[in-house]
Amino acid sequence: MIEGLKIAIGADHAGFEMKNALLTILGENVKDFGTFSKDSCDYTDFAHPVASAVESGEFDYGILLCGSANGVAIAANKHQGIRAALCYNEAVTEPARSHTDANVLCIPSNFVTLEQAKKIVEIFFNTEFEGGRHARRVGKIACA
Ligand SMILES: O=C(CO)[C@H](O)[C@H](O)[C@H](O)COP(=O)(O)O
Repeated sequence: MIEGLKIAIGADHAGFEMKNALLTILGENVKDFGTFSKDSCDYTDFAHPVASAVESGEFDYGILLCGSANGVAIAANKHQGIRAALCYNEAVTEPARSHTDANVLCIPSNFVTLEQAKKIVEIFFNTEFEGGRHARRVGKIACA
């Protein structure tokens, strides 16, 4: 399912190692927006470029990581057309895609294992948006 998709990924220092580990399973059409070291940094500096890359249509989906994933999700959701979902287990990830058509996956690196994160990524990219009543609701998300 990931094949053929253009994915933008980014993380702060808390998500740096998990981001790098996930890159190994994401294939070739992934652009790493950083961070590129474990040095302390600001999640906004990675969340906004990744969200912009999806917002512009240059990339199909984004993946963002920080310690809790709250910061990256809040920042990404400031962008028009971005539906960033905080996914902390497999059960909550499926409806993030099937019900809310999330286009940015936010993973809390301090609260999930790498194995859980890999499963979350797998579910996110293998779940289709169901449309129907969910499309009506997604259509009502934008407030401007
Ligand atoms: O979770 C985060 C923001 O939602 C960040 O990744 C940081 O982990 C968190 O803000 C703590 O920052 P610190 O500088 O690592 O103490």
